[in-house]
Amino acid sequence: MTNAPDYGRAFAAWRKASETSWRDYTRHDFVNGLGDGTLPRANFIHYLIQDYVYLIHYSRAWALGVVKAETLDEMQLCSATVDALVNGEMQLHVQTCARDGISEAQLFSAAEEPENMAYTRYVLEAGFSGGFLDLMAALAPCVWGYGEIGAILANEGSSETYRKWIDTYAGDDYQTACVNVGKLLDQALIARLGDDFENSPSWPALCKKFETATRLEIGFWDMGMRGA
Ligand SMILES: Cc1ncc(C[n+]2csc(CCO)c2C)c(N)n1
Repeated sequence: MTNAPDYGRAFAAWRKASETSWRDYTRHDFVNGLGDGTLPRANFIHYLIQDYVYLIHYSRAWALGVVKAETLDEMQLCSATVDALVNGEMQLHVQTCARDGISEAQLFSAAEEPENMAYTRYVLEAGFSGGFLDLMAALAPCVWGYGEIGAILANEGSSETYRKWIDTYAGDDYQTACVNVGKLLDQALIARLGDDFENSPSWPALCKKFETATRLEIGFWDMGMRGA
């Protein structure tokens, strides 16, 4: 059993507040199938195509973070994340899918599955109708969950089949990004809710957004298991 990673106070508190959902997300059958190589390639490709569409809207939500930010540090993290997603992570999906004969045009025009749509539109809505913290609580399970999953699979994974995917998230660059998001969110919470932010009246609503986004991650894996 791998211990929880150390991504800061907000991560530890939100993770604990949604413990069962968090475990179902990070220990999902789809994740286990990546680790032991039993996930069928067709399911992986279906997931990657959907994930390309997911990343488009997820990037828009980080761009909304630039709008909702209240400090330059916050604007820098959000704008750097948009850049990393649009010019980095999405290209990785394009390359992997190209090896299976799927073009970028096909990716861009893929029909969006309901589970996918529900997740990103929920995150965007959390940002539109709320403040920076509401948006961040909905964005965070994606960032930290894949960090924890990468660490779990690097420790416990038994197959080389999906090694490149695992290494992306288990690697130092991505783990450092998770820590940096954690530091900024701790700062953002302290600045707005005070040092004792876990006891602020605003805290339960933030926990709820974090858990809802976590449940939507589970739905995304369920979609991946179901296949095209
Ligand atoms: C459904 C879904 N959830 C999470 C991720 C992981 N992810 C998306 S963007 C990004 C970088 C965050 O700053 C990471 C790790 C994914 N690809 N698809």
